[in-house]
Amino acid sequence: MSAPQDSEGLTLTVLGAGTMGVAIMGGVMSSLADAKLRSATSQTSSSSSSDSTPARLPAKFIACDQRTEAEATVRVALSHYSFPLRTLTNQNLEGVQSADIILLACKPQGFKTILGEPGMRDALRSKLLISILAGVTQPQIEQFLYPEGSPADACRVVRVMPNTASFVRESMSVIETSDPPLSDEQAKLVAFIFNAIGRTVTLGPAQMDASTALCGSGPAFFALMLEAAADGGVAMGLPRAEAQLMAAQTMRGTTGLVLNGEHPAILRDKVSTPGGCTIGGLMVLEEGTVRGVVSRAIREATVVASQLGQGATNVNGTRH
Ligand SMILES: NC(=O)C1=CN([C@@H]2O[C@H](COP(=O)(O)OP(=O)(O)OC[C@H]3O[C@@H](n4cnc5c(N)ncnc54)[C@H](OP(=O)(O)O)[C@@H]3O)[C@@H](O)[C@H]2O)C=CC1
Ligand SMILES: O=C(O)[C@@H]1CCC=N1
Repeated sequence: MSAPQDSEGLTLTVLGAGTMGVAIMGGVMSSLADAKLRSATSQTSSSSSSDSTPARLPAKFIACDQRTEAEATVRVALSHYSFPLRTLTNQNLEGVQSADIILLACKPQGFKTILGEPGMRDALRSKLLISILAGVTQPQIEQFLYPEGSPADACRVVRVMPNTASFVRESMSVIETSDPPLSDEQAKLVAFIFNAIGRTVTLGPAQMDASTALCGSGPAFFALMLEAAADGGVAMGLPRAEAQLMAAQTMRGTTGLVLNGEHPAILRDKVSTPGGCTIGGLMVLEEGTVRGVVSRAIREATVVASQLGQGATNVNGTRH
């Protein structure tokens, strides 16, 4: 990558400092702060770096947005971290010029406005541009930036689909395979950033819309189910705050078991004591076709995701 700002660390610029821009910066800062603390308290400070660690890590951050209010929001959200942070309003070009890595985090339909700013193509030269935009493909971005074909010093565009749990370093991020592959250092950086804020898998371009629905939208779907479960508890007399905590921790425990290798169907059977209350509740869920409805929501979101960034309007209009 060209244009490193200094030898100490890389500058990560976020274009669009909204929900996801802040969540990812917060997660990366939290992870870097932890690593710093571990290395300060460890006797063998170099033991944490490995072959998969990039030569240089993000160390400085720039948050760019078009709304003045975003500057305060970003500063408040990231106030407990001591990393150098600049906030810029309507100065995307300056943000990109000062960057080593750029995270594109505006709304899907906004990428042409930002990447079409005068001087942007120059500022991006040989840099790494990570796009988290739903429905916007890597070739779409490249063809917009380089309609006549990518020059030798083109930026490398990589698409990743993370989720809002980035902020608490529990994202599930899908990294799209790149063809041709990223350079070793670029691949390490992408993996480092998204492993720092949760788990990652790598999938091909054809899987990105379904990944958007399952991982990107997933927290909203699971939050709705969590809320409904808590409501049921409240209806039966549990205090609201405790019911919400109980639902959240129970969901977390379930995911812990599944991530530990338990198959969801086996887990379900294990909880269902014959003649007990669980099977009674499960039968109500089946009568309500919850399985069909939940999987349909993922299918619907996949179809909608595929239309974002394609210039379609009313993507959530009713379908038959
Ligand atoms: N929210 C989520 O959980 C997830 C979102 N995504 C993707 O991430 C991207 C961001 O989503 P999200 O964070 O929810 O969106 P937000 O609207 O919260 O954040 C986007 C920010 O970019 C700003 N912006 C718009 N145009 C410009 C511009 N020209 N220059 C600088 N800033 C600009 C927006 O301002 P304004 O409000 O004025 O438009 C807004 O503050 C989307 O493409 C989405 O598909 C991916 C995974 C999960
Ligand atoms: O709702 C959306 O379009 C974005 C993409 C995934 C999550 N939020």
